[in-house]
Amino acid sequence: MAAAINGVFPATLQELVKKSKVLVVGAGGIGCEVLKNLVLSGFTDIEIIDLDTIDLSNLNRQFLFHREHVGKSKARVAKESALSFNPDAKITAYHDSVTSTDYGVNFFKKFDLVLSALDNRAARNHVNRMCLNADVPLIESGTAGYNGQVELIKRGLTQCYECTPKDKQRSFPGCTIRNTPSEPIHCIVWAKHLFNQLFGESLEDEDISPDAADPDAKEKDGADGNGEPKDDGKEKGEESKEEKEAKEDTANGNILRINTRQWAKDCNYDAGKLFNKFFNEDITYLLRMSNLWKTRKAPVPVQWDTLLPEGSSGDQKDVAKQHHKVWSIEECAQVFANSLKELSAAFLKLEGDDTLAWDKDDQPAMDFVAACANVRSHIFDIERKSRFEIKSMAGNIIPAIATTNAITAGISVMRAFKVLEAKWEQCKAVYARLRPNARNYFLVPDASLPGPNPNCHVCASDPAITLKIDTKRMRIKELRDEVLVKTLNMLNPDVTVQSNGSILISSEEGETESNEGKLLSELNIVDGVILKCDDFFQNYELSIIISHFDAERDENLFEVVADASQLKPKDEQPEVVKDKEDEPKSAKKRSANGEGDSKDDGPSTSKRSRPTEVVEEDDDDCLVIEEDEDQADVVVVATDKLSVQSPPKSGSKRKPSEVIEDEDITEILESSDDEPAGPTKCKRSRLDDPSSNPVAVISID
Ligand SMILES: Nc1ncnc2c1ncn2[C@@H]1O[C@H](COP(=O)(O)OP(=O)(O)OP(=O)(O)O)[C@@H](O)[C@H]1O
Ligand SMILES: [Zn+2]
Repeated sequence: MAAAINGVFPATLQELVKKSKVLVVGAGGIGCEVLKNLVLSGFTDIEIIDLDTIDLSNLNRQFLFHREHVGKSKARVAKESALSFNPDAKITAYHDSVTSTDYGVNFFKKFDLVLSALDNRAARNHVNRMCLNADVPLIESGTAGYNGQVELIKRGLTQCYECTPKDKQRSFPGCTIRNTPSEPIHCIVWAKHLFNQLFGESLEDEDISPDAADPDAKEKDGADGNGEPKDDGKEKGEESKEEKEAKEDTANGNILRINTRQWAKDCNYDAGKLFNKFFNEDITYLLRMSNLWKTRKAPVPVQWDTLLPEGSSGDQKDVAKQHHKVWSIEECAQVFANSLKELSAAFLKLEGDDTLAWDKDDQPAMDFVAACANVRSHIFDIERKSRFEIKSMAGNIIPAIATTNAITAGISVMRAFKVLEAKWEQCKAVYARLRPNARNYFLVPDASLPGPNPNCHVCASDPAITLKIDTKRMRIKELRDEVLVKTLNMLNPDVTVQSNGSILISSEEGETESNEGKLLSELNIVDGVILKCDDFFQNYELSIIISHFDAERDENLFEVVADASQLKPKDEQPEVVKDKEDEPKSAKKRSANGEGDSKDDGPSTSKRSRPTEVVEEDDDDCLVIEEDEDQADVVVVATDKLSVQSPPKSGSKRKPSEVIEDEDITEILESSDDEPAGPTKCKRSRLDDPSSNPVAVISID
């Protein structure tokens, strides 16, 4: 099979492809496609890592998996299926988390290139840091519905994944939703899924019942690190027979879901019975998965009778109209009962297989989701929200689209070619979108290759952040768990106080245990103090400047100000710097293991084009911003403090020629500049002839 690519690529590229070693991180929707593309392009030395097992709901778009693979390791099955395209390829599969300490900087250094196809920010941040440390180019990709994006991250040359603060994430692993919510949005997503199970179009991915196959619920076993089956014949993290059975019960989920729907109907939509099932029995079941609660606060089931004892007034309909009030748990139960009544009546009137569609503007549907989300939040000790806030948060949960994944994975691998050829200028980020832009492009390359942000809290040479924190209410343990681990994605940090070198948090178990329960202020961590954090495994050092504030009662106790300059109005930020000569000499490069970087492809302080209107938030972390029809192309801007701005009226529009002058996707598809090559199967359209009004950059037939 590999021989079939002879002549397709120029000989030099083919040679580079053949001898390079690449790592694919994630074997899901994009990862499977990337792996297939790599193998079919002639890559023969590939490693792939994924922590998950195959779910029935993956099969509609992850084409390396089939029904008989459900419950098996994604990485291993992907490897086996991809080998059928080229049995001579050498593929190593790891069924493991890429954040495991088995995969340190030396592991990453083995590769010429890493392609990441992940679905969560924590893992992406980690891979970003490892690739920066190992100085291995990273091709980062993500999709959200019809939107996709691919970008190159290369130390000292481009922005890193963390150069721009990110907005809150919108997509969440299934087990977070079903088992371990920790934010209001997790409960809101769950509540929408519950609506669909009872009244809506029931989707396979939207199970709300406890997930018995949650990898976190399993005992950790030793890492074999090589993806080979363990002695017990069960690969690390792979499911036991019982787990598989439990999961199959769930996976054959239609039955379960239809039963739930049917059961609710058979109960005559009795509010008390339904409430107790979802908020008491299911939670009690979750509590039995004791591993989940070793490091998390356990949920506390609630009982209908204690909230709305029989005979209590159940018709305070006005509660639901209080959109800005955070309802009490009793009020939530009340709204639950009332909205259930209305929805079930509407549902029972439907004919045949018709279902209700959830709509945030439909009053009982929105009431139901707000009430259920808040009851679940209460159970998991998560902040409850007002109906108004929930409505704004309950925006679209974007479905994964196989075609977008395939296009995105295709671009990733085309970018891989350019990386191997060291044609960095041709590695600009690319955005896939549903509708063609003003120039009729579906695939839009970025105008420039933005250089590292010199204030980045990860890739700058002396990264620092300001931490606004209520030092009188925050404890050391929360500083470690909530700020350093959860928010800043460190794995096992050591923290010292800069002024006197005293150790506040140690990565050695037990060493600073006595500090954990203390408030920051008790240990003199007050306004102006600088903490030095060091995550040995990530080779990541960060200074944290403490800025005390008195948090209001329901306010978050901390806020990370990753890069204060990012928070300035966008118009004050520097323009795109295209000419390397203009790059600030002071811009810093991150060095792996403390070594300097002697390459001269220095950074710039560029930023991407200006947004006008936010159209959709990428559930894979990017924020796709749509330009005015006659403005510059799609850009991706992610910021903690997103302020959406109108584009400047004039002066900063890109000239059309800027978009198409150098490389773009079409060029990638085309044959080499100087070497003969065989035909490709891709359709091409020339972009350099504006009169031809190019249609799609790639036609998707
Ligand atoms: N820390 C990690 N280490 C290794 N693989 C990871 C890690 N985090 C996420 N992944 C994998 O990245 C892949 C992302 O793929 P994708 O977005 O298609 O997710 P999915 O779980 O297959 O689908 P969906 O989330 O839509 O149900 C998943 O297979 C997931 O297991
Ligand atoms: Zn950075």
